[in-house]
Amino acid sequence: LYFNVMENKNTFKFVVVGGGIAGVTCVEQLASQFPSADLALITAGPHIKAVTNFKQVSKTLEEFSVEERPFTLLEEKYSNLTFILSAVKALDAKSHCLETTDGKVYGYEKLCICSGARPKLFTEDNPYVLGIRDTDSAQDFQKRLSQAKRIVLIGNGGIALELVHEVRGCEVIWAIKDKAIGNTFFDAGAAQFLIPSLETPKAQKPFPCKRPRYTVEETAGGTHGSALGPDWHEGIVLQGAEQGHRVVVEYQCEVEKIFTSTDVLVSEIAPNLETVGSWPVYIKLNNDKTYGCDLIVSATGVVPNTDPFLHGNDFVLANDGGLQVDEQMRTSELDIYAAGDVCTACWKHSPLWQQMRLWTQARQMGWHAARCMAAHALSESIELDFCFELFSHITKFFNYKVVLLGKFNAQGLGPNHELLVRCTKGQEYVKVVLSEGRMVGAVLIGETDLEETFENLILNQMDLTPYGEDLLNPNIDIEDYFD
Ligand SMILES: Cc1cc2nc3c(=O)[nH]c(=O)nc-3n(C[C@H](O)[C@H](O)[C@H](O)COP(=O)(O)OP(=O)(O)OC[C@H]3O[C@@H](n4cnc5c(N)ncnc54)[C@H](O)[C@@H]3O)c2cc1C
Ligand SMILES: NC(=O)C1=CN([C@@H]2O[C@H](COP(=O)(O)OP(=O)(O)OC[C@H]3O[C@@H](n4cnc5c(N)ncnc54)[C@H](OP(=O)(O)O)[C@@H]3O)[C@@H](O)[C@H]2O)C=CC1
Repeated sequence: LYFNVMENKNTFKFVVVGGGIAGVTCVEQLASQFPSADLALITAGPHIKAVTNFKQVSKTLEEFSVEERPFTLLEEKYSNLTFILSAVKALDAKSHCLETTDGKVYGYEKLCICSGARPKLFTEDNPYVLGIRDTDSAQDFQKRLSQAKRIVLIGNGGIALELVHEVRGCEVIWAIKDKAIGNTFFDAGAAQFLIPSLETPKAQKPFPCKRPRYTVEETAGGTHGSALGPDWHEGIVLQGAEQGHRVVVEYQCEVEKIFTSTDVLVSEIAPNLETVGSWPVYIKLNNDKTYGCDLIVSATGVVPNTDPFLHGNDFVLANDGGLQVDEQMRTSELDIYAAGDVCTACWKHSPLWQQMRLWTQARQMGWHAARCMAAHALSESIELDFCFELFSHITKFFNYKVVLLGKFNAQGLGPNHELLVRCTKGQEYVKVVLSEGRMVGAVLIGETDLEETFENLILNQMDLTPYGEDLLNPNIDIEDYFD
């Protein structure tokens, strides 16, 4: 019914939904390309994410800082941009209209959905289980951690890797499904290299590494904040109720049941548990171990925020729940694009690229989506950007610089590959993935200075068979070798 009140709606040439990296990059690109067109950014929180100090480190590797800023800065910068502080609650793709939670209706000629994702908790509606996504949830975690003596961490990806390293003054029971830590980023060899760091206090790490900065100007409000990112924990003290740092890793297990000390079944579920009654919550793993703890962190991935857009429309969703997009960032609905964590890249990928829901990819997709929207508005066509040729990611785990290139974990290669590894304990771990003599991926941990050379070798697909294991010989200056 609301969408019939067409005459009362504001119509914009371009509307972007979401004030995270993808949405802000997209709307800024559109605003500068069409300085006299009417544009709107609709977002649920008063703060937006701005990319600053952007640096192209090599052909595909990029570094930048991210600042959380009030939206007014964007409005001041672009006079053609209207900022709408509200959440979208419905979309009618046929009539090209959106409705926000404050009951207003906006029309668009072209729309880009950049509504991000939210934590995919392994169990819903349990007050002791929390996920970390935005400034609010990080602060909630910090507050509850300050009273905690023991937490249980579920999940083996980026957030879990960061938390086991950052949390102090609280025992961490880290329960993972896999044989080795960090399965989304590393193989077992790299995990072995990093394991000693689990017990090393942060301050004693030998190689402090530089990393993109993330700053928060002031507390963000709203219930759907943007995702945190690089160094989100720098400004937050992740300190438990006690001193010291202890991590216990429970390998190859999953959660079987969660119960509180008042549950009548406690003694049946965990008959040998000595501490029944002294913890607010208990977690039973399928390796027959039960731990009492103060809270449980579910760092078990994300689920794209698509709900408000689906009802009554014909979006095709990918298996991971993301809006399917083609190489022009178009969804299956006419004039609707999507970018960042909310979308799933469903074009035929370059053999050396894969999607991961990361800050860098959110920026690249937001930028590419804007260029596609602009080109289509002018009836032009555009090619897939070069950044989608090769997967590349710079980050930091356990205070080591980590660079991931191409098929860094031999993803999708089957048995048809070979690995070369060089490892110096406490200093560096270098792994190269070769397929038919060509380099197709690499993991570089530590200050290896190999990223640019390896990126070139991956991009030019040179036959490296003649070099054999010399490729990682520390006595050969590989940079000069391939210069
Ligand atoms: C703790 C943590 C650490 C991370 N660390 C890293 C890292 O080190 N490196 C890295 O590359 N990536 C990291 N990531 C991932 C990275 O932050 C995300 O991939 C990226 O920020 C996604 O950007 P986005 O713009 O797609 O979504 P988001 O940043 O989630 O932004 C979504 C926006 O949409 C708005 N929104 C949502 N629903 C609606 C609605 N219905 N109506 C209106 N607006 C809406 C939200 O308010 C928000 O502004 C981390 C993520 C987390 C949670
Ligand atoms: N430095 C960086 O680059 C960082 C990046 N991020 C990004 O932020 C986002 C959120 O991070 P995060 O939540 O860690 O997500 P990730 O996708 O990185 O990792 C999720 C982990 O949880 C596991 N998992 C999924 N479901 C269950 C379950 N039911 N029980 C037990 N384990 C489960 C997954 O295993 P499996 O893979 O087998 O399903 C995987 O190990 C990701 O996109 C991540 O890439 C976050 C922090 C740092």
